[in-house]
Amino acid sequence: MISAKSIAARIETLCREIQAEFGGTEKLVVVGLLRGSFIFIADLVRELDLPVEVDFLEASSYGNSMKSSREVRILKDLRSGIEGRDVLVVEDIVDTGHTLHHVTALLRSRNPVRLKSIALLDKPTRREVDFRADWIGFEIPDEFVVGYGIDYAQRNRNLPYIGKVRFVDDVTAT
Ligand SMILES: O=P(O)(O)OC[C@H]1O[C@H](OP(=O)(O)OP(=O)(O)O)[C@H](O)[C@@H]1O
Ligand code: HPA
Repeated sequence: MISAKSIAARIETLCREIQAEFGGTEKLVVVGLLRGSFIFIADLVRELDLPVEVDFLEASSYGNSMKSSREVRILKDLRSGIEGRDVLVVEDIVDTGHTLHHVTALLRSRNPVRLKSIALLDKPTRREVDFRADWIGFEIPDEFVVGYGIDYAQRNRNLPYIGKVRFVDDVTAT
């Protein structure tokens, strides 16, 4: 669905926009939501010409299913406090919106100065709660996707591109 080359080009553009927003900040805390964002955050921070601190928070709501449980579980919290800091939350995909809605509300309650979010992919037609990331890489249709960090039942995270799942039983992606 989206090639590795298109992703890299889009990340360059997004980073210029993020730099314009956060230029001058002393040290931006870039928070990756595990596990799906691990490849996106790695490419993003290497392209960002800003002083950054990298931290991770693990949230899960899908388990091994294709359906959101709508219950976001925090499996691992941040190491550092974010009070008084500028924070960028990095997510792989916004689907129903439950995960980022829940996580950004939690982080906002810790009183950061600025809290922004970026998602590589957005499926706006699937939204169940009102949430929009500040930056989005690509809007995609209602297809279950894998690759570039995103899994189905813990498979296919290591594909260098975004593919859609063709068969549920035989998890292959195009
Ligand atoms: O907008 P939503 O409907 O909440 O869906 C988006 C979330 O679902 C996936 O996480 P998952 O729970 O599968 O965990 P993972 O990141 O470890 O794969 C994905 O990585 C997002 O975090
Ligand atoms: O399309 C998807 N693929 C994998 N995980 C997901 N979590 C929400 N949407 C998706």
